[in-house]
Amino acid sequence: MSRVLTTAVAVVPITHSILPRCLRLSNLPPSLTATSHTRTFRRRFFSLYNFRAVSSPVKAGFDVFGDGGSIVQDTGATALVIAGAYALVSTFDFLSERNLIEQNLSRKLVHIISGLLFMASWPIFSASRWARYFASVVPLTNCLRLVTHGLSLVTDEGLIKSVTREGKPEELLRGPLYYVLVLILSAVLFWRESPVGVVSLAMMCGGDGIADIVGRRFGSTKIPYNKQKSWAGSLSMFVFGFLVSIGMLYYFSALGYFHLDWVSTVERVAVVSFVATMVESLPITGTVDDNISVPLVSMVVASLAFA
Ligand SMILES: Nc1ccn([C@@H]2O[C@H](COP(=O)(O)OP(=O)(O)OP(=O)(O)O)[C@@H](O)[C@H]2O)c(=O)n1
Ligand SMILES: C/C(=C\CO)CCC[C@H](C)CCC[C@H](C)CCCC(C)C
Repeated sequence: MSRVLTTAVAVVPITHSILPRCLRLSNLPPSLTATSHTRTFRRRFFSLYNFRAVSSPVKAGFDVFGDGGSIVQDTGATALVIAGAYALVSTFDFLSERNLIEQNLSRKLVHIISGLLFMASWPIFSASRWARYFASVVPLTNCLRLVTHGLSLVTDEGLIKSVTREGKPEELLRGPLYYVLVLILSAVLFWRESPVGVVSLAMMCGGDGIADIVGRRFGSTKIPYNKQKSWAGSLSMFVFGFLVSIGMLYYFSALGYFHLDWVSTVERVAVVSFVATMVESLPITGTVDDNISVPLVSMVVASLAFA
């Protein structure tokens, strides 16, 4: 059984036992899990960047879990990505504070960029079965930040201005909070060994984010069943969500995390993108936030499509 599959199967029982059978990585077809050649590729990739494919506790930076991981690497990666998140939000705060970028565009660019960069950072974490939990500390930290600021326990005008629509603290407790909770769910449930989480986040971050930007600017022709949404917005969500999904799948595939048959993958991603776009176009935003409906529907459809 490949090392990835071994790790996945050994992943913390709480994750493995609550997953429905079709979602469990150990049930993914062999074509979707790393094989020996990809382990070699990954070892070469990480040796290129001086990330060691570890073999012993002393060299591993304290392989405390005994699974080839490195608590030093995972702790460092977590700190680095947390710093990156803070820098990203501060950058857009700087731009929106000085009216160099309008507030809603700032919010949507943070929506698009932060989740995709978070996902792109996953390979810098170790091979440990606990790495996904270290990575999840990043959105969890931001979750706590959003809650404390959303409840006005702490005030940070920069955060509020860069990620809210109208500058009200309580807005942080809706879209942005759901967003970071989905990042945690995807990292813990799917991590970098399954295309399901990758496609779901690509649709939430890339697809849903671009729909707002394009729809507000070019969405004059509204959708018959939802006058708040437009054909331009939905079409851009389908196309950009599809492209970002394929791009992120290629990224993880090239790093050896999974092996995809690209003809069927393009078809499957197109189906996920279409269904997610249809759901996003429905007049349900008042009931279910897009940051919940889009990723959850994508997870279900992608699990069926890739299973
Ligand atoms: N398919 C879509 C999606 C969005 N829009 C445009 O973008 C605006 C905001 O879209 P929405 O998805 O409602 O974004 P918000 O809910 O405001 O933002 P968030 O998802 O971050 O909460 C809509 O009023 C509309 O003008 C569009 O034209 N077509
Ligand atoms: C405005 C948002 C959603 C509303 O639709 C996005 C809110 C984003 C959070 C405030 C910050 C999230 C940061 C990520 C968890 C980590 C990004 C790390 C990367 C290296 C920048």
